[in-house]
Amino acid sequence: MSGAGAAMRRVFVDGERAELDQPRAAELAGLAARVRELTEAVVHTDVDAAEVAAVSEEIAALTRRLAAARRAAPPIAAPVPGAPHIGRQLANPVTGPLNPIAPPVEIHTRPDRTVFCDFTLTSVYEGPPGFVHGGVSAMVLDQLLGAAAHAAGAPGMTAALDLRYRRPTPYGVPLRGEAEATEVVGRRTHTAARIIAPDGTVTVEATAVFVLPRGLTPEALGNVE
Ligand SMILES: CCCCCCCC(=O)SCCNC(=O)CCNC(=O)[C@H](O)C(C)(C)COP(=O)(O)OP(=O)(O)OC[C@H]1O[C@@H](n2cnc3c(N)ncnc32)[C@H](O)[C@@H]1OP(=O)(O)O
Repeated sequence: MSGAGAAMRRVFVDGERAELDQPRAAELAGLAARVRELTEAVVHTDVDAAEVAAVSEEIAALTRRLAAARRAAPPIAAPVPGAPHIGRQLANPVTGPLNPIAPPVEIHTRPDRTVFCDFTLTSVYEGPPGFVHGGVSAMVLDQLLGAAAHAAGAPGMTAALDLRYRRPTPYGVPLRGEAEATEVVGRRTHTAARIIAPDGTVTVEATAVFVLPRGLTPEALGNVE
């Protein structure tokens, strides 16, 4: 089995990672939300130098308090029967409520196995002035495309990701992401996705190929009927 396949098995099947119950996950999600606010404040602050130095000291002290009990690796959520393990990664950088760098994006699956998300990116994700960084759009789309592969019953790791940036993606407004699997061939799943601005303009289109790591079954990734 590949390194990635073995690692997924250790985490999702063998229970190597700490599992958080819902109340604990909610506590830590609240902490991450405060840190997102802090990140926004840091990016936009115009307080004077003495205040910057004082706040830096306080933040360093807070970091030391949190690091006083440190896990070796990010924890995951307890398994939910019938749900994909991918959703258990509470520190995922796109969807993870525990990860302050995640917007976070919440992905939903429709009965027809297509997926979508409604999300707003703040100016923290700015690339070209006034618009979202292309790498951030790629990150969101990669996750959404991966969720589409899962939803189709044919999950895997991103083997190829192709992006077409049609129009700049605005931040600070509600965006819609949509994705679906288009073809499943053996361990390979072909997928397509797009980001849509509030006026209906498709700003980014993406296609991706997901490959199930050798030696893993879709069931081992915990998803599908
Ligand atoms: C399950 C939760 C994952 C969701 C996470 C969100 C998305 C991610 O961030 S994943 C992280 C980024 N991706 C990676 O790190 C992947 C790194 N790559 C790898 O580990 C391997 O190349 C891996 C697992 C994708 C494929 O390895 P391996 O199983 O040895 O491939 P291999 O046997 O050569 O090929 C299998 C099939 O895939 C196809 N394939 C492999 N790579 C590609 C590619 N880049 N493009 C198109 N097809 C490909 C092959 O042609 C072959 O097809 P067929 O069976 O029809 O001949």
